[in-house]
Amino acid sequence: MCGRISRRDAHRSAGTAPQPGDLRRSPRLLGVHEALSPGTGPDHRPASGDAALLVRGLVKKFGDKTAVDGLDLRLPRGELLALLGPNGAGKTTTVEICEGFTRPDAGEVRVLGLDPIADNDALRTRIGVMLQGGGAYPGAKAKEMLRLCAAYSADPLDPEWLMDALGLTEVANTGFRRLSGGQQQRLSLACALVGRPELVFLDEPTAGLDAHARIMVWELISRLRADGVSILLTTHLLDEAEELADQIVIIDRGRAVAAGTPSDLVRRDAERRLRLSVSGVDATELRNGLQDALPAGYRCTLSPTGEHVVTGDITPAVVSAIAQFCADRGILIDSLNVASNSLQDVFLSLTGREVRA
Ligand SMILES: Nc1ncnc2c1ncn2[C@@H]1O[C@H](COP(=O)(O)OP(=O)(O)OP(=O)(O)O)[C@@H](O)[C@H]1O
Repeated sequence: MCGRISRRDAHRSAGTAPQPGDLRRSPRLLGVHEALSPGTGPDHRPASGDAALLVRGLVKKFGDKTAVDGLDLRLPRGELLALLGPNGAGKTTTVEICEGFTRPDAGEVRVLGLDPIADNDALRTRIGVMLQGGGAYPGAKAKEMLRLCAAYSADPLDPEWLMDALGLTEVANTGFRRLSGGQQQRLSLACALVGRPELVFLDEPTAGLDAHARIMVWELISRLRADGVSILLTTHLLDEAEELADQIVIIDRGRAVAAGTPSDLVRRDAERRLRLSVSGVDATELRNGLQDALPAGYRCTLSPTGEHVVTGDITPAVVSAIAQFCADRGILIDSLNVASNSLQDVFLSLTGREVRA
């Protein structure tokens, strides 16, 4: 990933304020800082050490349901914080409060040092929000919609460059409602970014995208991140969080259950796991049999996907004993694999639930 560069440095090295349109003549991954750095507009960055987003003791209730239950978050300037959580964990509610769309019941939220509701006017041009359903312009053509969004900014990105970066050039003249779900999703992302925001809220930005489109979006998010834009992202994709995030907060039932860098989270539980897949046997019976046969200190559990997962000190002797146990009972092993903890394992052990597939 490219090193950080300040706006001032980027301008000085270019000799003049860079023009996003120049990027159309540049290799795809070069000139990123210049393309995404704001031009000559006022620099709103507070003193170093200030967070782009601070959330303290956030609570939001819907009737009897507590959607967010005392959540604390801190997003340092220029970093990407990923909120990971199972369905209904409170991710979208948290993001909507930070965007100023929903009023919290308790707690404090500071977005670029301001209150997202009271200071909404001041924040509008400084933050990027992905609106669903085309926002205010559902009837407009894709390029018109992006130009309308760009018109709110004193120094927008070149809409044509952005459409190209997100693979939307071919549908520039197509109405929003006629775009595919994935194209609408990418256009919403383009609208959130075209004003060169300092802080972007991305609520599941790649949900429903195919692999190719997802990579395009990841690439653009990495460019933003490298340019010093602060990003709060929610996702149910563990690989997305692992790939993009500086910090991950895992939330469940409205509370943070773990936080750290992707590697910190995986290191929380350094033990190895053996995963065993078999077919044509009673899974619970096999689990109980393996548990009885394993020495003290080992645990055999059934994962939600039907795998047998053995935790403990996984030595060659243990692997061999498990294979022999199956062979003695005429059980054919479909797959047997030993690996260190993954983010998926951490997520499962903390929330007891799979993230949405
Ligand atoms: N307007 C609302 N009225 C009532 N309940 C709501 C409302 N919005 C959210 N909830 C409830 O609050 C809880 C948190 O919802 P939220 O959408 O924030 O979760 P999420 O983590 O974004 O879930 P998902 O990954 O499924 O989008 C859920 O139980 C949801 O049903």
